[in-house]
Amino acid sequence: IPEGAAAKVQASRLAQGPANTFESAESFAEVTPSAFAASKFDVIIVGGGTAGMVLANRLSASRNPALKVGVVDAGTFNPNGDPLIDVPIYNSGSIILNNSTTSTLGNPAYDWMLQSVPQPALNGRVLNYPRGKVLGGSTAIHAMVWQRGEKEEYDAWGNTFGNGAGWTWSGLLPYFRKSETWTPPRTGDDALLEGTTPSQIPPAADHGSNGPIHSSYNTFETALDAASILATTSLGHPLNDNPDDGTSTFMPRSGMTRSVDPNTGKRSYAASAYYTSSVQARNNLNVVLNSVATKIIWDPKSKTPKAIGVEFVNNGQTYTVAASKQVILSAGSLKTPQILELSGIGDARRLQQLNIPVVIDMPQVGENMIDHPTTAAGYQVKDGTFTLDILTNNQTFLDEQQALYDATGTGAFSYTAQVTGSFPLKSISSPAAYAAMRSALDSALQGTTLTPMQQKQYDLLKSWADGGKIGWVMPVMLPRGGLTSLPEAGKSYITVAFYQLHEFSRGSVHINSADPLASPLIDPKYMSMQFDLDAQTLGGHFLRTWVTGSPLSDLVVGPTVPDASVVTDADWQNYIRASLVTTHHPIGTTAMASKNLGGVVDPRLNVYGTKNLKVVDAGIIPMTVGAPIQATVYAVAEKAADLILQDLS
Ligand SMILES: Cc1cc2nc3c(=O)[nH]c(=O)nc-3n(C[C@H](O)[C@H](O)[C@H](O)COP(=O)(O)OP(=O)(O)OC[C@H]3O[C@@H](n4cnc5c(N)ncnc54)[C@H](O)[C@@H]3O)c2cc1C
Repeated sequence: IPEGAAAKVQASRLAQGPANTFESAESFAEVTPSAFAASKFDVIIVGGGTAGMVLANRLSASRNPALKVGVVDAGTFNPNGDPLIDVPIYNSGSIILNNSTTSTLGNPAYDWMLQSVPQPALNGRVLNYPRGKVLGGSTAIHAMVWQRGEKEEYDAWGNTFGNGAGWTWSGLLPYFRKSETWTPPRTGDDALLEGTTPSQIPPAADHGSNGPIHSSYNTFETALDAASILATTSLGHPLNDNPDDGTSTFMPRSGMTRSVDPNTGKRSYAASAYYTSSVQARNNLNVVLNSVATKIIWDPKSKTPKAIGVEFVNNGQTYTVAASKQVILSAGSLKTPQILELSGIGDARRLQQLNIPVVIDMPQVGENMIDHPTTAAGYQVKDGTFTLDILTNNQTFLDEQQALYDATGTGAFSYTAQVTGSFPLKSISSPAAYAAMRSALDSALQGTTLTPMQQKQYDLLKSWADGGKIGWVMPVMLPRGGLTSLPEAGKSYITVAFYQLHEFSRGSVHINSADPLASPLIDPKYMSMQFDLDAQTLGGHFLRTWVTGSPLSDLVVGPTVPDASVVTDADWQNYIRASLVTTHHPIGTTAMASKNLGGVVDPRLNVYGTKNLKVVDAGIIPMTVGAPIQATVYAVAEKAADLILQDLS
């Protein structure tokens, strides 16, 4: 067990004993689908995920106007907590529980188990697309990295896509703060980078102090954490003392923030944070579980489409529930377009082919899908290097760590990936390589017909790439093996991966069947633009360089997968085509943008052409940000709650 900081924190937590994430489990009473359907709600929220639970909390808290709120979610909820959700190691750092019965990913009790269509640029491979199918949505199964993007990326939402000043960095900042309670990182001898001074950690004023989600820092380190951060400095890159002030590039000196409650060591997520026992006890809020919303019910008397309720299926039985004021879709960027299309809002030709009555012909529904694709590389490190592989190699250590976590919420079981930060393309490429890929991009775009939205997006992307300031490639270090190859017993590994933050490829998600229980066709169109493959290739080269940085280089033995024969651009491109996966951050499929650019929702989140239908989830993000997106989705939902309350009052 490492000495120093982590051990001290562990000792003090041990003295305090663990706190419970949930205030009390006693007030949660599950509503039956028939009782839910018989209720009279002002507002129905479809999807009790990240955005949905923020809305459920804030709207039901309001007394002006006082609202009765109903939430329909397809998943389950255990108010007593669930180790697979709560304990961080079972997710991002886990190797011990890396199979379908002991992990949330790939487990139908937690995961929608969606898949992409075959990807032509990835050798025809079908990719897994996990999404949370449980109250709290994807925040119940995700990797807990908590980060904001760059100021310019949010400013584009307001200024370039016609959404106004409220949807810029400064318009969103109060809502980033509102969602979080931030605990600062350690300083001095206890810090991740020993000797970090108080002036080198983020000022508390940049963060929230009273919000539902706990954001904090790891207190447990392996031998690879600080070494991997320092390796980037030995290669000439700066460190970032405050990655959440609108300048998010390069490795954070204190490690990346994560959504973990430092008082308990448990995941802090949309259900545990926004649906506490006191919220569960509100008699104006009902959540119906295990219920798949299948379509919106429209008022037959209204000329402008007006939502008066939602149809849902529970245990094979169909119900309808009425909403007198507002229906909000928060089913996520891959499922909200499906519900819109099933309800008659989408491309008229597609809907007619499936015999779905057209309510609004809106071909842009489900288009503009943008994601963050990932490539990973594994290396063996010297025997005896302290990595998380010890949890599989040493039963005594595993048992000790389990006991420590049970007693204090600290130790290896509280670990989440903390070495990650974004790098501008120009910072990892030679001027000649960058110039070549940029001119190839210009040639490829010549004569291509772009939608008005794409034109704006591509102009921005080119200027951001050329400017050399906006992060494009996000390396991440996992101090263990098992991600690219089967680890050998007794050996230790490092996995270095990266995801691309700004693709030019544009994908889509659409229904292919009128059956509401069928999965939609998800087509990220990964690497369909050569520039994306070129940028991904630069990322691959960066991984190779990263492990040569001191002091990490002293620990690394050599590559496992891809092996040492992968060297040239062509080698990397073959490897990328064979191994690329999603980082699980799809956005943009119901974009918030002006109508003439092809937006689906307006700046108040209303679906264009409808009276009282809103979308609030990751799908409304018009162009992605250079960070994992949960903090952004929480901020969007917090802002949306204010807008909805204004609209309804
Ligand atoms: C494996 C994984 C790892 C990730 N890692 C990170 C990370 O480390 N950091 C980060 O910032 N982001 C991460 N993300 C991304 C982030 O979690 C999501 O982008 C974000 O939570 C999406 O929020 P949402 O509200 O749009 O959708 P969700 O949170 O997915 O919520 C959608 C909800 O709608 C429900 N639903 C869907 N369809 C229906 C229907 N028809 N009827 C009823 N209910 C329905 C679902 O059950 C779910 O509860 C990760 C995501 C995944 C899946």
